[in-house]
Amino acid sequence: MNGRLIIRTIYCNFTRKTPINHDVFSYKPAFFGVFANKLSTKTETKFVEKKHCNVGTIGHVDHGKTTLTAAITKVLANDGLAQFTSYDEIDKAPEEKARGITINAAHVGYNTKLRHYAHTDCPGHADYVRNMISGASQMDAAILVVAANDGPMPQTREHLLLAKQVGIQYILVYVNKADLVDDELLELVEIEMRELLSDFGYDGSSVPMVYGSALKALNGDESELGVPSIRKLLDTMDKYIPPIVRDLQSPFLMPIDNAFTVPGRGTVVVGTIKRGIMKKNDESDLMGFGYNIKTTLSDIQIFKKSVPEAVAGDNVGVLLRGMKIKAVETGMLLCAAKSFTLSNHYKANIYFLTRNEGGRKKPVFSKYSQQMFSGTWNIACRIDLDPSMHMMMPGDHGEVYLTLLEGMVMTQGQPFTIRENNVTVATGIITETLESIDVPKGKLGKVIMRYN
Ligand SMILES: Nc1nc2c(ncn2[C@@H]2O[C@H](COP(=O)(O)OP(=O)(O)OP(=O)(O)O)[C@@H](O)[C@H]2O)c(=O)[nH]1
Ligand SMILES: [Mg+2]
Repeated sequence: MNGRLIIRTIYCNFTRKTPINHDVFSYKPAFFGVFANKLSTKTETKFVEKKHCNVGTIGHVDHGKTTLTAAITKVLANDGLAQFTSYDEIDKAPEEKARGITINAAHVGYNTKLRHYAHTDCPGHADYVRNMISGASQMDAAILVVAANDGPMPQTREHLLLAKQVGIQYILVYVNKADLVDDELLELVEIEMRELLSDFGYDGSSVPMVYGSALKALNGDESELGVPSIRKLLDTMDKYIPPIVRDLQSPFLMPIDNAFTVPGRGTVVVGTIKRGIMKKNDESDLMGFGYNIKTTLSDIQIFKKSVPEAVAGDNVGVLLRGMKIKAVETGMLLCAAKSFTLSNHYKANIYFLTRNEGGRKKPVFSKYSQQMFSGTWNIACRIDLDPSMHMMMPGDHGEVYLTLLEGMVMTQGQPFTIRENNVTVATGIITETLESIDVPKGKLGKVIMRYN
């Protein structure tokens, strides 16, 4: 317990130094929901509410995310509001079964009396953080699962940091495995979690916390920690997450999560629309990894049904005219024609995590090359320090130049993380888009910077 308390103190420090995240992809503040109509007349910006909400489970490995997901569907199935999806159907890949862990993010849908939820169950294992990022980038709100017998662990923290980065505004905590501990420990876990949430920029004092045992609930146990804890969680989700208000005015934008070929028809890309409205036959650009491919939206499908248009928040499959499957990569953006430009060169504000925060031990010098993660994509990236700086120590923050292996779409305020050997070592935001820079023979080490 002492170790955890020490780490917590260090994290308090970390928040103060971390640059504020302004996620360009994040949704409008909650109060917009209430005043949407009034504001729309004044600002001529239209916001439309939907009773659909994208949620999911995040948190440290083995803390019970998949068990909770299965339990939610089971409890609601008994009320006729969902189809029961068993634990084995969620973790269905042979490797997941063999290792007893989640590797791929899995999707289930369910209804409460008030809403329809699309739920993404994310992996907790450190090796599959990129699948977690991709899953979390679709969520409006996340259920952070923490096992009461463990308390917050490394991926509890990392997932919170990443949740903030991908723009999740609302977090609820399900303190799982409450069957294994006494009340005193539960209280301690709650205190630790509230402090951790505040450290990462959430309002720790008001985040709802539900205690329970997902396993008991899945087994149909009607005692307080069993089925009633799931009902309480769902009730809390309905009440705590305000109606999700989406930007329907800006040109549409959708990060690609997946792509497949429909024989005889062509390439279909899958994702959640972040903003705007896409209409059948719209001209659009598929952008990223150095490519800007012009295409047309031949067909749009929601839950396998063709629709004339789809709006921000919808999870869609889009048939792209004349597109080869080989040209599509997860993380590319499908956007309204000519709404963005590609660049591989950016100015950014960065913070290097300290050793105690899971970061590096050693300082960073110019030409530092690692994998960069933003939204649903990742790419090799070189970091060059401001010419006035010789090096940056873990714990330092400052302005840097980023050079990506290929051109991507990034905008001012867009957050990113840098990972080294599967560990998040830095976090930052884009401050300026610069003119693309030549990467000779695809080797970042050979880039000649203009500023030195
Ligand atoms: N005692 C107890 N065990 C639980 C509870 N919930 C889950 N478990 C067990 O904890 C183990 C891990 O559960 P999972 O649901 O696979 O955990 P996870 O968070 O999805 O794990 P990853 O997806 O691999 O990160 C399993 O053996 C579960 O049966 C609980 O409430 N009480
Ligand atoms: Mg799991």
